Amino acid sequence: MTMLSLHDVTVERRGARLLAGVSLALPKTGAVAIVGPNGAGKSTLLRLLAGQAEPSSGVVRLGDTPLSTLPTRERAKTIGYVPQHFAPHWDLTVTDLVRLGVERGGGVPSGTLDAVIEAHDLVTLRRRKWSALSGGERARVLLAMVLAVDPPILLADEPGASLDIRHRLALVETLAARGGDRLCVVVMHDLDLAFRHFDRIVLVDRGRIVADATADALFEDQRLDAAFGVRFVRLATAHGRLLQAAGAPR
Ligand SMILES: Nc1ncnc2c1ncn2[C@@H]1O[C@H](COP(=O)(O)OP(=O)(O)OP(=O)(O)O)[C@@H](O)[C@H]1O
Repeated sequence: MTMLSLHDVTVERRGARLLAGVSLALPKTGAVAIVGPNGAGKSTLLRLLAGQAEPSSGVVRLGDTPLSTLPTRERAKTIGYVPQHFAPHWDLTVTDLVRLGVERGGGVPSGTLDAVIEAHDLVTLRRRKWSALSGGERARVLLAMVLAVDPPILLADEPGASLDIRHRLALVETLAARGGDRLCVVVMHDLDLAFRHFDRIVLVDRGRIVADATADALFEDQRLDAAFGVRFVRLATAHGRLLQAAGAPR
């Protein structure tokens, strides 16, 4: 059953076409990675799915309901969105920010505040203010704020970008596992992690979805090389498959 969908969506801003006639159907469960080069339109696509941006034409639906007609509170309960850039209005502590996440989400907290803080490895930071956190620590707090209410849909825009390797791996594993019983859509630049952990890969290039397939099917697909403008050497290792960018496409 389709949970969240885009129907022939175009986005234009200041005369530029950011997305051109994009359609996408996302089921109730699954882990989906959105990949593509810089400026391809990935964040724009995710913002549309989150109801944070309006299409110039076309429609975004949650089930059968156009997302634009859904009350904000209802949308916040259903869709957790982790943006690429975020700055709180006030310089709150980690505990207060996670509490804010629970209140904003309006849903049932996934545990006590303490449990959420512990689950996200934030115990030592709980009294620290936002301004005193590193980029990676902020990213972890942001995710905790959104996951504090355990939404059925999670949309995350490059949540692992500023994380060290241990936290990034843990995060990607957590997000991919969410796809087992929820919908989890993640914009990712780390192709190896995307192909290793996600069921489905959506490849965006110049405002269009140019491929949408299982990780297995897309791994060998030359459209990857074309979109990124490189020639990938495909390596099979004991821990999964790796893509090594080896130069210009042939
Ligand atoms: N408000 C806007 N007005 C004009 N152009 C915009 C606006 N917002 C984004 N763009 C442009 O739209 C294109 C798509 O942007 P988007 O942020 O969706 O790309 P992306 O694939 O997420 O890129 P990245 O990997 O660099 O984060 C970019 O060329 C960007 O400069």
